[in-house]
Amino acid sequence: MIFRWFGRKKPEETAPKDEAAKDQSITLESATPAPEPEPEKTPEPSAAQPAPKQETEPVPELAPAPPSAEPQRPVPPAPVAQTPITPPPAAAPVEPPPAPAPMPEPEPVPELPPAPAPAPVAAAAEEAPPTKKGWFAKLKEGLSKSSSKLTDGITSIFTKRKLDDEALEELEELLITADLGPATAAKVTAELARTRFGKEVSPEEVKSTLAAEVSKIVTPVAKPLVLDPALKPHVILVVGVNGTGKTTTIGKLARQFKAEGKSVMLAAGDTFRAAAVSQLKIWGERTGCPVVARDTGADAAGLAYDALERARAEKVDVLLIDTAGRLQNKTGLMEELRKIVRVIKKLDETAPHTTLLTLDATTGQNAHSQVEIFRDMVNVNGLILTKLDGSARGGVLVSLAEKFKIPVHAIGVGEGVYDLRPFDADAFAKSLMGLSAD
Ligand SMILES: Nc1nc2c(ncn2[C@@H]2O[C@H](COP(=O)(O)OP(=O)(O)OP(=O)(O)O)[C@@H](O)[C@H]2O)c(=O)[nH]1
Repeated sequence: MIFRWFGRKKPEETAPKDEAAKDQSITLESATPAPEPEPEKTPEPSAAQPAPKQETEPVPELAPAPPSAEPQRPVPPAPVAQTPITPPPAAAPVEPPPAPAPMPEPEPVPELPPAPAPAPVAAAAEEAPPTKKGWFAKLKEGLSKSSSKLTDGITSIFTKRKLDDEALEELEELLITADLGPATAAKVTAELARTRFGKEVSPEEVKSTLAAEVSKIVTPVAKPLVLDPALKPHVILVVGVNGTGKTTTIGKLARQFKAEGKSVMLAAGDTFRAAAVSQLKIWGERTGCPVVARDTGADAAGLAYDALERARAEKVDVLLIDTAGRLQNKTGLMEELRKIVRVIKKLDETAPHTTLLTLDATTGQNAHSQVEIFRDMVNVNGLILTKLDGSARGGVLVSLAEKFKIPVHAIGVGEGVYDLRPFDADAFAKSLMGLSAD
């Protein structure tokens, strides 16, 4: 109930966005180009130039109060100086207070809506950090739509049946429809055939064998996002189709980095939509991170440059740059993203140090074309699969791992600030097959 309240969707934004994400591979080439904002004159900024109109949100003291009479949770102790993304520290399973709902989009007003009465807690403590056991339960529950499709199919194929060619064929088909992709499905069934062909196998045996195979495939990509402490800042460029969860993921990452004792700055590089800027500002408030933003229609590359310049001056540990993801105008998007990369390289030729692509797991195989598109535009070197909760197509992660071999740093299992977890290959494989943790 609390998570639902916390993650309340913005009716005017979320539905179209989700649809946009789902349709993207279709609309990519055919849709009429969206009107592009006239970029500001900032493409070639130099360190000597004063930054153009730049609005920086100072660290807010407090989160907006949730509209609830429930008591606020005190700030959980933050583990300091851990570099990889780690789950938050365990806490007593107390009912957490609800977090503030995302504000309705006041397009085109770029300002934050007035916050309700301030709450006596720090923003990052809005939700209870889940325990390790809680994480697995959440992942398993989140993947239940994906896993029930698979486990129901496996049960109907393998109840009192020998592993013959027909059964293998049915299994392969089932795995393909569960988004594991033909190559992965063939590989996994071949392995099962190698060890069990001609024998009577139970659905449980099939599930454990498949879980072990899936785990083998995804283990090489299960890599935590490691920050280089020598970089001030480590620049993370977050790219992806609209609605895939870029801004939300930035908010979640910001919370994690802050909890690790890092200083974090956010840059609202999706200057195309006022709603995107205000959404990032809300995350900045909630996580206590300054947000570098400009008015709608401003030049995104210029903004990224300013943000990096400021992050360097302030010796910030991590700079997370949000970007636009409107694929209706692929050429415009490509130019904008490349320009951002080009311009920030003027300050640090090794930046961006991480280019993260967010993929909405509910889009299934469309995620493949998104990887191809963004990999061609910018050098994507990390993936985050979002919305694995409630997706019936979580198997796509397996085929992505097999095909692209790009590290999957984390997965999104909800809209809450703690709902990003490091990608654990074994836990994922077991959850996908509906098996328990041990
Ligand atoms: N259930 C679920 N919802 C998520 C997750 N990540 C993001 N969302 C929701 O997905 C919707 C879109 O997320 P955004 O972060 O706005 O996506 P975006 O890519 O920044 O979209 P634009 O701002 O349009 O570019 C929001 O309603 C989020 O709350 C997740 O892991 N699980």
